[in-house]
Amino acid sequence: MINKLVSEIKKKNAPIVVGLDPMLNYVPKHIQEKAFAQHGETLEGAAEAIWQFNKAIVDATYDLIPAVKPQIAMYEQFGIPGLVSYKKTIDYCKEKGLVVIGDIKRGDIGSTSAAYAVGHLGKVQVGSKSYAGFDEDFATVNPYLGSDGVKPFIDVCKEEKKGIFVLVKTSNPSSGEFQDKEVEGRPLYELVGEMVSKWGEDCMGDDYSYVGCVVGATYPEMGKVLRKLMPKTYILVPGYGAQGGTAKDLKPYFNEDGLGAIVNSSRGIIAAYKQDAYSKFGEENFADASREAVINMKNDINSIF
Ligand SMILES: O=c1ccn([C@@H]2O[C@H](COP(=O)(O)O)[C@@H](O)[C@H]2O)c(=O)[nH]1
Repeated sequence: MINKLVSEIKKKNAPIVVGLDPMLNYVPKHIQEKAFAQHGETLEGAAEAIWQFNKAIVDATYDLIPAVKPQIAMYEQFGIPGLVSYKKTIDYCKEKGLVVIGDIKRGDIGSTSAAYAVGHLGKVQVGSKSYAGFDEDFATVNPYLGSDGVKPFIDVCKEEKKGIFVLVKTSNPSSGEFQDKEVEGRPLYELVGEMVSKWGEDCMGDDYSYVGCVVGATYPEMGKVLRKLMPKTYILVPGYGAQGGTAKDLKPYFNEDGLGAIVNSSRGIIAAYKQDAYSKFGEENFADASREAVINMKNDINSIF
């Protein structure tokens, strides 16, 4: 799957990923009203509304982008109906040829991680049959429990030819509370980066490992250090746009070949119609606003090369 991700990035000339993080208040009134007319103001109604919202955005942007990153929390808040919309979104994006990065941030003791890995990336055995549960192409993994919490994901990736992005340095303001602490004279995120690089050594695609990492766009100096430390590791870069990360900060996240990183924007794309810059589209044409926001993001990121 890392080879598909890289080849789609090259084909579309777009090292970007659209984050499908649908809050109900981003969903235009006309979509909410239709969903509530069918299902009432219920969890089912909300889940239908976010699914229709996602579908319209995917239809308007899929030809421009290599990948999407649905954030599972946004679906889980609507309980089981929300998770059904998460799954519908994954399946639809795959039908459209997109690589799907499930932002699930899982990681636990080994046996529990194994179940997460099977549920999201692998297949679960039921008697003589096996079933893919959510079936994302990549998942994000929290490495805080150490190797035995991460290895089950890698094992499933090997079997299924999928991939993971392991949190190394996150984009949020307080990420330094733990991640920047010095351990043996070096910041913890560097040690985690080295581990990720090591885990990825025997997980190589053509040019990059399918064990990738997450480094926030909001910490460019650290991105530069980590890029050098882990040259074969693909970096998923959240924090562009709504969190303040800018294109000019992002060059050091890429290798000389212009590859090695993929930049996420969620609110900046899916809620573009709410921004002044895209107000000409109006709420009815929210998906066209998202398309223009994708084009602008792509040009912005490509301007650094
Ligand atoms: O370090 C991290 C890891 C993950 N995220 C996730 O990415 C998106 C960002 O959304 P924006 O609207 O573009 O800010 C969201 O799903 C986060 O959970 C992150 O921001 N930082």
